[in-house]
Amino acid sequence: MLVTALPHSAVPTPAIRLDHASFGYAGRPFTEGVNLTLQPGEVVALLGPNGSGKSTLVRGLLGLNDHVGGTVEIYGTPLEDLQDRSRLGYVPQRHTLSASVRSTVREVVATGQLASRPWWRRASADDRALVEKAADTVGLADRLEADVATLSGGQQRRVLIARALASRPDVLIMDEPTAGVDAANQDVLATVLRRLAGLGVTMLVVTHELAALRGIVDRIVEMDAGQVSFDGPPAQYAEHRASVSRAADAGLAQGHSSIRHHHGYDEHHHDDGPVEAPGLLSGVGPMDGPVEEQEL
Ligand SMILES: Nc1ncnc2c1ncn2[C@@H]1O[C@H](COP(=O)(O)OP(=O)(O)OP(=O)(O)O)[C@@H](O)[C@H]1O
Repeated sequence: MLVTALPHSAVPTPAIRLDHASFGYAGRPFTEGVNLTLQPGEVVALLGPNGSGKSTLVRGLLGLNDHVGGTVEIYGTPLEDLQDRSRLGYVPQRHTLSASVRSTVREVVATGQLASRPWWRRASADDRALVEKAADTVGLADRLEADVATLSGGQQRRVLIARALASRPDVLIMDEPTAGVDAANQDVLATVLRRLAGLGVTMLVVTHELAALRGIVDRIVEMDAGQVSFDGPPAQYAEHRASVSRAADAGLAQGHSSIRHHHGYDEHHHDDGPVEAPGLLSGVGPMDGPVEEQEL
């Protein structure tokens, strides 16, 4: 029987594909040999101890530090050939908007479109509608004319997510979107991320607060000392952490405390968040607190 090959278009082009990719600073790699593929619509959490290279990786994807080696493709286009960087929406780490910036939510969200619009072109009706839609998606439709300085930290994070959405990105990259906000506002942010996931938005989310994203992420990628140390479904991550802990305990019992130190698990903390523990995926976390839906 003649077996008809699937048409080429039936194989989805990955949203992000890294093949032995290295990123670093001043031409020297810090994250090395990273293999990572995000399919369209996937939500991937990027975890790892402080200094393990998470920000170096995502900022490298955005062209904000050096791509030192290997292949990096965004929807099949090599990073270096990417004409339109606004295809990657970015919500930077620990950013709240300065009180000295006297701008409305509408104005800040609209700045997300500047990179993809020629400087001489004014915002079209479509552009303006997209700003309103982005604000609505993050639950701030009724705050469009509010001064951003009057908003809470969690609301300001949502303004920055809306700003990233306003350029119709193919992929949303977020660096610790829930860090430094209280549990109730983490829940509101998680609701926003869940909504985006439901809309099919591809997301790469750097986080120390996996519990806040429970049920949202499809896959977990863990970095350790500049390399990927785990890549798999959330259900397998707890077992991975448990085995790392067992190895560390065995090392300690033999007087090799360096094993635990090497894995960095005991330093796997963050100023703003809870320590991640092996049982975390099923354990008590910020998601167990009340959800302030009314803030949306
Ligand atoms: N601009 C820079 N120039 C040189 N080295 C840098 C620069 N930014 C970060 N690094 C170094 O890169 C390494 C990885 O840092 P990175 O910020 O990627 O870690 P991280 O996993 O995101 O940590 P955290 O969870 O604390 O944000 C660190 O040793 C850091 O000092």
